[in-house]
Amino acid sequence: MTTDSLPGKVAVIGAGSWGTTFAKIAADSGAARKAEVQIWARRPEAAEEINSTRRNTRYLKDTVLPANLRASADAAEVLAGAQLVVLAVPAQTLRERLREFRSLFPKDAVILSLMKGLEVGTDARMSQVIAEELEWPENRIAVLSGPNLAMEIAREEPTASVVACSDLAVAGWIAAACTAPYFRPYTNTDVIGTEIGGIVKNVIALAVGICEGKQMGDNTKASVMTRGLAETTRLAVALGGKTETLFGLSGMGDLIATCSSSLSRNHTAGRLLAQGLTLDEVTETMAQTAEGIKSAQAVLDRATQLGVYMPITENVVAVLQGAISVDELGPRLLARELKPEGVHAS
Ligand SMILES: NC(=O)C1=CN([C@@H]2O[C@H](COP(=O)(O)OP(=O)(O)OC[C@H]3O[C@@H](n4cnc5c(N)ncnc54)[C@H](O)[C@@H]3O)[C@@H](O)[C@H]2O)C=CC1
Ligand SMILES: O=C(CO)COP(=O)(O)O
Repeated sequence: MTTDSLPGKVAVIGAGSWGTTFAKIAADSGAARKAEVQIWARRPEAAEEINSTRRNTRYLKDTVLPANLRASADAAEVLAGAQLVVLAVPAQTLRERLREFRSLFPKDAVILSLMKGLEVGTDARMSQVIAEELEWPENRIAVLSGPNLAMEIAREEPTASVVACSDLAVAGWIAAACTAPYFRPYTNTDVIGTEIGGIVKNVIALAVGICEGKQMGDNTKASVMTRGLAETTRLAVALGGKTETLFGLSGMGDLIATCSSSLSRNHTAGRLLAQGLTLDEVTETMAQTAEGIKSAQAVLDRATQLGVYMPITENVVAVLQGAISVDELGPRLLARELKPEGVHAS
């Protein structure tokens, strides 16, 4: 696989904020070589709006989409002939979508996951769900992750990201197919570390959002983020990921962006919980995917199986389950026994 033959057709499954924004990146990137990008929208009205107005107003109010980006609610049409298939649906819905579309995937396509969730019940990463459901070879499944708030990228604010694949040449091929003047993808081969960084930062962003909602200051938030990165790294390494990945764009980079931004849905969910909304009210108010809410329990289950200590995650889960109040989160974390700082100290 070389960058001499980049994909002539890219299919994007999921027309939410990130699916649509990534489709714009791929279309901008491929415009000069006349590449076509097609996006699958669950709602036919959304596809119709994209095709007739070049906008997806529900998710990206002010963005005009490129002319070489088309949409359809017909997955067969979107997937036909695609060399790169990009998946951007909520993590807990991925398996059912793959089962539905399985026979439509072009057999030699490369699959790229944009999703940052862990499947409830199996604790599987999205790349594992794809490999299982489609019986796809590992070296043709990649993930993209990093400090990538969709809204900022849709406005073409300069951003970096990481494409991870066990085959570095495949990661490089994808990176070349989605590089744009405002988007710079790096590559690595650590799929596990890259995915875990993106998954767990959502849980840490819930905790930071709670701190923010309780009017706590920057010291508190920086302390949660830093120790959050430590527990994320412990889990990633226990699963086979690399420490250095967690100190890169898909670990520290994404953690900083998500925990600092009011654009983040996970951060927003934490703030709303701190303001006294119930979990159901938070979900209803936001009407967008905050993966940390569902993934937190799966992260904790996986950590428990592996004997990895994740105190922030454990307490966020307790808040989400209603076992403790948002006011108890801080005191419970601070009352623990004192210990050396190291990332791998449990
Ligand atoms: N929005 C962002 O800034 C970023 C999001 N991500 C990740 O991308 C993934 C997708 O998130 P977003 O696009 O932001 O979510 P979103 O909430 O903006 O959109 C989700 C999309 O999935 C569709 N959908 C909902 N239920 C579905 C189902 N059962 N089957 C198929 N489609 C369904 C919705 O209609 C919508 O088009 C998540 O894992 C998220 O963590 C990653 C990086 C940035
Ligand atoms: O993953 C993201 C930024 O990199 C988006 O975060 P939220 O899902 O919290 O909005």
